[in-house]
Amino acid sequence: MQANPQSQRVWLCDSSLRDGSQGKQIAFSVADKIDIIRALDEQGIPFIEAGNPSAGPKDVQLFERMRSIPLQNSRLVAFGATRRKNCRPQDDVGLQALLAAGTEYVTVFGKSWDMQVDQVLRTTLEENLAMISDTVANLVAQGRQVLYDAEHFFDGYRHNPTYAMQTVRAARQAGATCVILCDTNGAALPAEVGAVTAQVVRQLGGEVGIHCHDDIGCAVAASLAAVEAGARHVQGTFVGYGERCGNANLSTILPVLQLKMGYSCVAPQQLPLLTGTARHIADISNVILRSSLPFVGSGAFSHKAGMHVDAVHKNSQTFEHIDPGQVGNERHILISEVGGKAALLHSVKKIQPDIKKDDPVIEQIRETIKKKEMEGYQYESAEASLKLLILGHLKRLKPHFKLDMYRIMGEQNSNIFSLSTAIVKVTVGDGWEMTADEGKGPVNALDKATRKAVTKFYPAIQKVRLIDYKVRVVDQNTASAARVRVLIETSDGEETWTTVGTSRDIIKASLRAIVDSLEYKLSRDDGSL
Ligand SMILES: CC(=O)SCCNC(=O)CCNC(=O)[C@H](O)C(C)(C)COP(=O)(O)OP(=O)(O)OC[C@H]1O[C@@H](n2cnc3c(N)ncnc32)[C@H](O)[C@@H]1OP(=O)(O)O
Ligand SMILES: CC(=O)C(=O)O
Repeated sequence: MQANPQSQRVWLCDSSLRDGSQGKQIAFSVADKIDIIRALDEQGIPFIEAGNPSAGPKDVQLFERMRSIPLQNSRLVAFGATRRKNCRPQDDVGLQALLAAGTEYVTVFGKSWDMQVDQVLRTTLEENLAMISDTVANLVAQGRQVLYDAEHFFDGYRHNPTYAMQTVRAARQAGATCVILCDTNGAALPAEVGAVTAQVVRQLGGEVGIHCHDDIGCAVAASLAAVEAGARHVQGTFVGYGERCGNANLSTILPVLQLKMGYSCVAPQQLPLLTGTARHIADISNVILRSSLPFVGSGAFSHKAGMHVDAVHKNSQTFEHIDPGQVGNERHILISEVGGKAALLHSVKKIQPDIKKDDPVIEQIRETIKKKEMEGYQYESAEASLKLLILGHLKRLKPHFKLDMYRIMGEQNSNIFSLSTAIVKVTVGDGWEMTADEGKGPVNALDKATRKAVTKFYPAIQKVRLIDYKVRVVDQNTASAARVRVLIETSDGEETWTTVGTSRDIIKASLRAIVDSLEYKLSRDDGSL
């Protein structure tokens, strides 16, 4: 693993499956881990710290399974600690488990901070140095490339720089391929990380890396400062999960290094995979990706304020630092009360491409949106409802059905799994259909009964499924009489769309969103949208 001075390669190491899984609410199955390894391999991440074989059978099984799964771009790294105190490496169960993982690369972490040696390991400073060198030497002797994680390096260096340097020298002299300086407590300032890294690069020589945590929100900045100071190996997790406040976010670091600082991390054709990889990893982790996440969040290239939207249409560089396509993301124009005609025009043109900005209907639609937003509607995330509203103003909406009546009955007991029943009457032209269905709660029952009734007239609705349901109180001051906004996400297996409904009655708000979701599907199918 040598840095190529011509292309200035920075080697990324993703630890989503090791340090990431130390994050709150993150738990991966072996299958999840394999799925994430495949995504990172496709993304071109050279090192994947996949697990800690001494932590339990799951990671042992993972490394076993991975022996028969070839990777194109990545190398798996097994992770573990230096040998225990007063123990020979060959007798240390953790080290034996690390070797048994069978990976060419291993990471071992050791203590750099004298206080930790004294109070956590409860041994002498000399024994800690021996633990580091024995461990690294033993692994090197067994043919492993060792990435040495110098735990708490920056805290250690602040308190006792001489000893901190002795620990990393011990690892280097024992044959470590790369010495990684860890800001384990995540509280070192970027300037300090840069200055200390520069000292280490100068005094230690060879490959130096960086591993930062985000406890003061500076993990990305500190990692970049370390690279500027000469580090050429950067550890982090792809969407920032990790112990406490998380690890340095590689989906930010990668494009900054490559697009802003001129380093090479992945092949140019792999960069546009970035957004898809981040979203895929978030999905598998069952965590919602923060929409404001740089580069990959759904809001990273979203424009809401009317003046910004107008300017972006004139020249995208006015409010976008890169073309979103470079990282596989896309621009979103959000329609809201702070939007102007330019923002709206963008949405109306999707339905009527020849419409002009000065067409009076644009102003009428804008007025309706403002009025609806006063009632609690919000169209930013409910594009399907917005399209129906626009279609109505363009006099092109042909309602496919009318919901005449509904009734809900709930079982009056305390069993939380009790069923609700909904009865719904729908008319289409001269025909009508009355249907009942049961569900886990009134909204579920209503959704099922409405879809069942509409399916009688439009069989395509059978494929439609509600996939997400969110309720937000709009005016909290009126307590249980508050107005609520319901957002529902629907899919027909090919497309996913979101609709909105509001009311003081949660059932009515839900029903409005459900009716819009079916109407949207039918309008798409008949070519109106
Ligand atoms: C900064 C980091 O993220 S480092 C990675 C931390 N990750 C984890 O801890 C997750 C995986 N860990 C585990 O599954 C368990 O801790 C195991 C299986 C490894 C060890 O379990 P146990 O034997 O029960 O030990 P336990 O977790 O209670 O205590 C940790 C031990 O590791 C020792 N230790 C801590 N750091 C190091 C180190 N760098 N090198 C060697 N030993 C260390 C501690 O001194 C303590 O030993 P002691 O009990 O003799 O005082
Ligand atoms: C090794 C590691 O994860 C840390 O020091 O933060």
